[in-house]
Amino acid sequence: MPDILVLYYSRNGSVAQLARQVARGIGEVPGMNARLRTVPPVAPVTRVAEPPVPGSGAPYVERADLEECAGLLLGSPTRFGNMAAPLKHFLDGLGAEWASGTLVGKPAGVFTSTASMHGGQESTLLSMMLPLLHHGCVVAGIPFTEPRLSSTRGGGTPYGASHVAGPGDDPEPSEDEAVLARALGRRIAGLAARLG
Ligand SMILES: Cc1cc2nc3c(=O)[nH]c(=O)nc-3n(C[C@H](O)[C@H](O)[C@H](O)COP(=O)(O)O)c2cc1C
Repeated sequence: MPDILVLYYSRNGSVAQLARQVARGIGEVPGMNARLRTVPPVAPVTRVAEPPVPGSGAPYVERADLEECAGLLLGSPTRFGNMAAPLKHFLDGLGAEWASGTLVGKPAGVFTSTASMHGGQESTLLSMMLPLLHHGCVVAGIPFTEPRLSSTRGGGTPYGASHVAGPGDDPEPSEDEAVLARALGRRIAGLAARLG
């Protein structure tokens, strides 16, 4: 069964919750399966030994996940209007995959979470699209035929799925945010099924 890689970083759980909704959407496409993976944190001393397997949640991503996936989604918290360093650090190590065209032609989407409503969701989503374009992915967002895109009072953008966690950093997505995250997962999986 073809897998769609859902690769995310989350420190406080909001992006992890969105990843689960995206994965549900992927599972709604017949024959498609979500493969949830994360990246290790980075530290000022970057060669800190991390356990090979995270204590909880999704396993760390491996190169094979990129080769084997039929499509992928990247998720990150917004950090000063940009993706978080751990995801960027992982992406910066993909020179070999770029050179060999591992991701060329694979559909891809993005998702994020912010504390504030206008805290840079779109800029973060766009920042995650740039490396995907360099890798030759077919980048897709959420079309306005999804009615909640026009009615959401929180997250959810045409550039990708999102969540507004608020000042208390509530990780639980609203109904609109969850529905739109599932729609994005369905869309990327549906495109992968059609592109074969
Ligand atoms: C260093 C840092 C920078 C941040 N920058 C922003 C920002 O630019 N805009 C914003 O709304 N929230 C910002 N936040 C808040 C996070 O994006 C928000 O809490 C997010 O929901 C965390 O996702 P997570 O629970 O998956 O870790 C920042 C948080 C940190 C720690």
